[in-house]
Formats: sequence, structure tokens, C-alpha cells
Amino acid sequence: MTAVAELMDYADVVERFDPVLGLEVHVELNTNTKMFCGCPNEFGGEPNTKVCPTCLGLPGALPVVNGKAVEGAIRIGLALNCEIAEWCRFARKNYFYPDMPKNFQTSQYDEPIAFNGYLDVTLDDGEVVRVEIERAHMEEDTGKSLHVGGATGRIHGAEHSLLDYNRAGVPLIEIVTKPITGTGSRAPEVARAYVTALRDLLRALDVSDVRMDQGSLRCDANVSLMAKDATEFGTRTETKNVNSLRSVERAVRYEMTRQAAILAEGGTIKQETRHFQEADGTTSPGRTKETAEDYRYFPEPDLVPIAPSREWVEQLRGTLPEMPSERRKRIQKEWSLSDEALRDLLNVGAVDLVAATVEAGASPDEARGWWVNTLAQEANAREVELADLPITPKQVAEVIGLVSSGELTNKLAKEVVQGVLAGEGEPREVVEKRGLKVVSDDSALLAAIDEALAAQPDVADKIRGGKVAAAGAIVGAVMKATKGQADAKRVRELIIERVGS
Ligand SMILES: Nc1ncnc2c1ncn2[C@@H]1O[C@H](COP(=O)(O)OP(=O)(O)OP(=O)(O)O)[C@@H](O)[C@H]1O
Ligand SMILES: [Mg+2]
Ligand SMILES: [Mg+2]
Repeated sequence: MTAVAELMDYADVVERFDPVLGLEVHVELNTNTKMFCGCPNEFGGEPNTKVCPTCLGLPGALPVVNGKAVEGAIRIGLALNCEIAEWCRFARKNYFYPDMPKNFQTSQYDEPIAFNGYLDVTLDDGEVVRVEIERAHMEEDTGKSLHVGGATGRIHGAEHSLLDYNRAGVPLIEIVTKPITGTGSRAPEVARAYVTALRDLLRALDVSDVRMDQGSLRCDANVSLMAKDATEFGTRTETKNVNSLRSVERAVRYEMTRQAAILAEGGTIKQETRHFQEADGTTSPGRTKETAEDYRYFPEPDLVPIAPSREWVEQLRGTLPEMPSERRKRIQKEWSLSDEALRDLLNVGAVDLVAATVEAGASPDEARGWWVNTLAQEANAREVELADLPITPKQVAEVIGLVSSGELTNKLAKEVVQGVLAGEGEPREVVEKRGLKVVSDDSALLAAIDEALAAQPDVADKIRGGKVAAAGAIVGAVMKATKGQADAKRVRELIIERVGS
């Protein structure tokens, strides 16, 4: 059992200390094949079916660099405003772990393909923080260990460890920030906003699935504290593989309060890796951290250096898409959004979804209304990302279309959306199956109106006497009679006609 460290109150932490952050993000590229061999680069599948002598590290097998992965690395570097190396090499990072059969990871060390960049990150209140990028380098993923059996199912209590090498050799780009200082109490938010902005950028580049839940985007959060009068950085801890945006924020915040409590009592911070526990939001110690010397990095002798020509780099620069931050500015203008409306849109992660809904024919205002209100609430209730709801922008646009053509009222449209979310089919099928079409047949409506007028004879007189608002009672009765499937506006028109004649 590890003793649970006492935590310092967050307000006290930021009054007494300045946090320093360093974020390492690993992104798996979506190339067809692995980094140094021709095995398919696919998530999941039967264990150990996507392997060959090279990615299993069998003696004598030789690696060959995947050109598409180098292209991806350069595009990422350019999008992060980095310089691209004229010449760089791979390096062996030596350590033992069962999920890495070669006993070294082919990575890059002092000669990364991209370096010295930055990413501008927008916080929830619109403030922009520039995060400096130290480097983006190429490497390969490791296999996966699964610890099974035993009392806890975790490594120390487990009876067996199973190994799956399907992931071994998948192309990875590691993007490392320079130490991020000066963020004060907002450090946890900056960490989350940075990973969010990076994810959006990588998605726009179409170089990765960027699925934190599947591990194609992983974040290690380095955190240290400096006393207010200190001149040097404190010792950092590195919380590994934090696997959601929210967890990045929570992990940083937890580490700040944990380290502060130790430092305040005159203790010292151990440089170590830590693990984040989703369930209670705490971190627990992993291994004591190797220093770079322990890895005995040396240039990889089996691979030739990479010297991307300037022509190639410029050609790749030409393939960069509009950056998410620029796109946001353009969209704000085109859709005439207030800063607040844009923020709401960003907070629920709906920009792309709304844009796609507009592309499918809906107006920006209506598309925004559905995603930011109804659908965001659904996503919240189901605890999934908006983009992972089982409804597509095209379907939302179709529902909006049915409302504007008068075939559905807003209320009915909500039911249709519920049906689509429940897997009942396309919007039109749901309308059919649930019998949700607006009653637009005037004779059916008139019959209901006559019935309601007969039941409330004084209302007709009031309307004739100029009290048009009195018609509301009849509209209500008709809506009730048609189970909400009448177009209220049309009903009102018909009542006035009826009473007038
Ligand atoms: N004192 C510190 N406090 C917080 N962050 C720091 C501190 N010193 C360095 N960092 C940041 O921590 C990160 C270290 O990542 P880097 O990849 O360079 O090394 P590493 O974690 O030792 O190596 P590995 O890739 O093996 O995990 C960088 O983002 C760096 O800016
Ligand atoms: Mg690193
Ligand atoms: Mg690290």
C-alpha cells in the first residue's frame, strides 16, 4: 500500500508556488503500414497476427523507413511552425520492457526531424496562450502487455502477463513542449487546451485517428513546482498515458496539490513516472525515471539518415489544410457569431459538426441550435463526445429540412432525433415508424377545431369581439387532440377563418 499524500488546497498552492508544465504527446500515424516494415497498421485484431521478423525484433531482420510516415512527421512539424531538419537520424533508445522485443526503441534523440515551433492555444475565456514546441520526432510504438489473473488484476497482483505485438512498430510522432511557465492557477486548463488544440490540428492534417480512448493520441504530463522566490525549476514528475482531455486537466491539478503538500513540509519530489487513476482523480507512483544517460542513446546503424530536400518540404507545406484556429476565425465571420456563441460552440466541440451540417444544407443558426443545445445535452447524459453520438451531420440537416418544409414541428423533430439516436434508422424512417408526421390535412384539423369550439362556445365570441389571444385555448385543445402533431400556426389561421365566417 502506498500512503496517500496529503493535498494542499488549490488556492494555497497557486499562492505559494508557480507550476511548470511539460507535455509530451504521442500520436500514432494512420499510415497503411508500420514504421519500419510492411505489416498493416490497424487498431485491434487477433493478438500477434500483424507481425513480422522486423517488428518482432528477430535477429537479422532489417528495418526500412516508411516514407509516408516521414511525410506525416514533416507536415506535423510545419503545422506546428517548426523548422524541418536538413538532415537527421534515428537513434536507439535502449531499455528492457517485455512489450519491446528488440530491447531498444527506434526513436530520434538529438536530431529530431522537426524542432523549435509553437502552437497558439485558446482558453475557455478566449485568452490565447502560445505554447512553444521543443521538437517533434519520429519513433515506433511498442506492443501491449495485458496483466491478468491474481487478486487485483494489476501488474503486481497479476498471475500472468500476456503480450500482443500488433502495435509494435506502429509509426509514432512524439511532440514535446518546452517548459510552459507563467500559467499560474490556469496550468491545468492550459494543459487541457493545448492537447485539445493539438488534437484538432492533427485531425485537420488527417495524419491520425487522434482517438485518446483507443490510444492513438496519448499524453504524458510533466509537472513541477517552483516556490515563488525560486530561480530554478523544481523536480518534475511525469504522469503517463493520460487518456482523455478531462483527465489531462485533472492529473495536472492533482500533481500540483500533491507536490505542494510535500514541498511545504520540507520534503523533496522524486523524479518518477506516475499513473493517473480515472476513478478518484489521483496519481500513483510508477517507476523511478531513467535519465537520458541510462538509455545509452546512439545513432541507429541499420537506417540511413533522412535528408528531406527543401523542395519536398515546400511541396508538403502546400498540402497543409486551413489551420483550425484560422478556420474558427473565418467561421465566426461567415456565421456572424458573437465571441460568446463561438465559445459555446468550441466548448461543446461542435465547430466541425455544425460546419458539416451547414454543408449538408442547414442554416448555420439552426445547425448550431441543434448541436449546442439538444445534442450537447444528449452527449453529456451519455458521457460521450458530441462527435461520438450515433447521429450524423447529414441526418441533423435532414431533420432541420423536415421542420422548414413544415413536415415536422420542432417538438416532433426532437422525437425524430431521439429515434435516430436510438438506432431506429434514418430520420424519414423514424417519422414513418413512430407516425410523427404533422397533421397538415386541413379537413382533419377543421374537424378537431369544430369539436373544440363546440366544447368552449364562449371562445368564439371572444375572438369575434377582437380578443384574438383567446384562440390559444382552441389551439391547445387541437394540439391535444392531434397528440401534438398539428402545425400550431396553421391551426391558428384556420380558427380565425372559421370563427370569422
Ligand atoms: N522541471 C520541469 N518541470 C516541468 N516540466 C519540465 C521540467 N523540465 C522539463 N520539462 C518538460 O518535460 C518534458 C520532458 O520530455 P522529454 O521527452 O524531453 O524527456 P523525458 O520525459 O525525460 O523522456 P521520455 O521521452 O523518455 O519520456 C518536456 O516537455 C520538458 O519541457
Ligand atoms: Mg519524451
Ligand atoms: Mg517523458
